[in-house]
Amino acid sequence: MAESDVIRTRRLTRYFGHKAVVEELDFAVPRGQIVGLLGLNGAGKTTTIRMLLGLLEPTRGSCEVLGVDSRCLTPETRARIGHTVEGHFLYPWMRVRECERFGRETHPRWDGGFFERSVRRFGIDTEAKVAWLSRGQRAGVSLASTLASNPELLILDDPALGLDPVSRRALNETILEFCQSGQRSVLLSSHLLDDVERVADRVALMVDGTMVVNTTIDHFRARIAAWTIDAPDSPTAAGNLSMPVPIPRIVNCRPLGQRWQVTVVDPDEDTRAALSAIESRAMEPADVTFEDAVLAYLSRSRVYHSFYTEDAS
Ligand SMILES: Nc1ncnc2c1ncn2[C@@H]1O[C@H](COP(=O)(O)OP(=O)(O)OP(=O)(O)O)[C@@H](O)[C@H]1O
Repeated sequence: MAESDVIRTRRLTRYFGHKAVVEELDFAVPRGQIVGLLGLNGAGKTTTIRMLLGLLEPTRGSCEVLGVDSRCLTPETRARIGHTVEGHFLYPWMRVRECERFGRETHPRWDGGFFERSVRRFGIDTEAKVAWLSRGQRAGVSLASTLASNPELLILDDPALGLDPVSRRALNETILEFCQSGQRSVLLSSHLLDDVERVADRVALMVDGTMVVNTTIDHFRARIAAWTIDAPDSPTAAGNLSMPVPIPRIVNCRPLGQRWQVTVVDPDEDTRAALSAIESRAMEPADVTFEDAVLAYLSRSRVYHSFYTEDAS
């Protein structure tokens, strides 16, 4: 584990029955970085997070958090990790301001100012009782409590679930304020690609229990290219565009109206030669957004694994 890594997994594997849900996962979260963990439902994100937090035993391999094996996290190390995996327990009879006082009394490094700014962003009345709050507002108080306890590492599993757009913005702003010093790190599992693009430094993309991308957001975006192709095959026909030769480095080929869109990673001369061998009346470069790039991977027909660069900066 590099000294600068706050999370490091080594060949981390978890089976449920005969099924490998997380397989040979080698990945790291560098200190001071926000890493967006993306993947389809069932990709293995929560299972990975539960192993990191020592809530689930790996079948094989290992993981370390803040330099300690997750199977033997001490209360002292746990106090340095904030997480929302199983929700933050809130007493329903407390008023929000009493939650703040309770946090101050039970957490030695409590930051009351941070708590108050965060709940204000979520538009929560500090005189309200927890029992009166909506689910989204409770999530806001829970997040404010987790972050105000001043952890070095924050692990958030789908924190935006059920939040309205204004609360989602509050969530993003709260995470960014939390990371302002550059010393804190976040692993943020989410399905909201816009939000991840907005707040994260890096993207880690899981497909079927393996990590297929682990790099910076800018690097990820820069290396994906796409073309639309006006080809003889009708895009409405079932199946893929028939290709005279395999296209090296392709991640996705899908119909787009009356055309096809082909997405590749790190296109080279061989890629271009293969594309030009398609009997096409017109082939044009297409803009690729972060969302396009992620979706190309998640709905891919083939995966080119070159993004898996542990030490890419
Ligand atoms: N306790 C369990 N017993 C059996 N199978 C499980 C268990 N926990 C998770 N799984 C299976 O492991 C797979 C991965 O689940 P996991 O919750 O890690 O996915 P995820 O990427 O977090 O998905 P989502 O985005 O829907 O939250 C799923 O197929 C799930 O059904």
